[in-house]
Amino acid sequence: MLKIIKIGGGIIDNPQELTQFLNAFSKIEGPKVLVHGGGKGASKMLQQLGIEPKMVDGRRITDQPTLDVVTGLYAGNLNKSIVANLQEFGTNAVGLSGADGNVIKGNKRPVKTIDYGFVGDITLDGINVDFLQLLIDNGYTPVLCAITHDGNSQLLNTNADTIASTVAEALAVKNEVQLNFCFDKIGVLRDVNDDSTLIPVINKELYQELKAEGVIFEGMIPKLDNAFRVIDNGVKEVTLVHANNINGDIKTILC
Ligand SMILES: Nc1ncnc2c1ncn2[C@@H]1O[C@H](COP(=O)(O)OP(=O)(O)O)[C@@H](O)[C@H]1O
Ligand SMILES: CC(=O)N[C@@H](CCC(=O)OP(=O)(O)O)C(=O)O
Repeated sequence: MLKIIKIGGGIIDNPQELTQFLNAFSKIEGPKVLVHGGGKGASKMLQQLGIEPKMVDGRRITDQPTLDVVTGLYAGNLNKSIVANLQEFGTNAVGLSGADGNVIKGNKRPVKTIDYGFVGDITLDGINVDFLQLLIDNGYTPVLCAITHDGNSQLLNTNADTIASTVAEALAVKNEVQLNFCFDKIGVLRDVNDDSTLIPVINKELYQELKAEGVIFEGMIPKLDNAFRVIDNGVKEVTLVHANNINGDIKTILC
């Protein structure tokens, strides 16, 4: 089973939790791909630089100064620190933006009612499956960040949950794939502040109900939208789990 694991910005922003996660990740046997976000740290950094972060429907409005900052953070400091950490733990990781090896080509999101700026939308045909497969088959662990490119020198900021889902879907054509979203909660909760309300199994009908009730909100909506799409498209298993429990039983499984 090929595991695609996504780690979110809530954990990445906490160095201790990130190191603990990467240590556990490095112990996972078999082929694997890591996709990382970093949105929380990016918002903090933008604020420190006097640039007000703007999010609409879970996506960052990305003007040129914002693109410069997030590229430096996601494809630079974060990606390289994660790779160096994984090397320490014995995982031969290869850190990539979408431009490296043309691994993810996207398209700038068209302006409709909202101009998202340099935000990339991606589809299956933009994923360089052969290159990812080459790395995986030779024992390397790709570590993908949230920066893609359009093939015409333009870098684009792309939601990391979308990257994880689309890469999982693309690799599922030739592999048995499991997709794990690791974040700062133990799974999908009925009360976001109460771990005893974990929903162990969720289907589309329940998701729609909980979304309408406001039980599922903010970043969880695009995460689950992506997750339900891939389960319809060949990915064998999708789970949401706390980053400090990637090998444990406490989680939400999608069906
Ligand atoms: N029903 C829910 N159960 C768990 N988390 C939820 C729920 N609804 C909304 N959330 C929020 O979604 C967040 C995770 O999504 P997101 O912010 O995109 O995380 P990350 O970038 O770390 O992957 C949680 O930290 C939580 O605040
Ligand atoms: C276009 C867009 O929204 N890009 C995201 C990419 C990072 C991300 O997805 O980080 P998390 O997984 O930590 O949320 C952003 O800049 O916030």
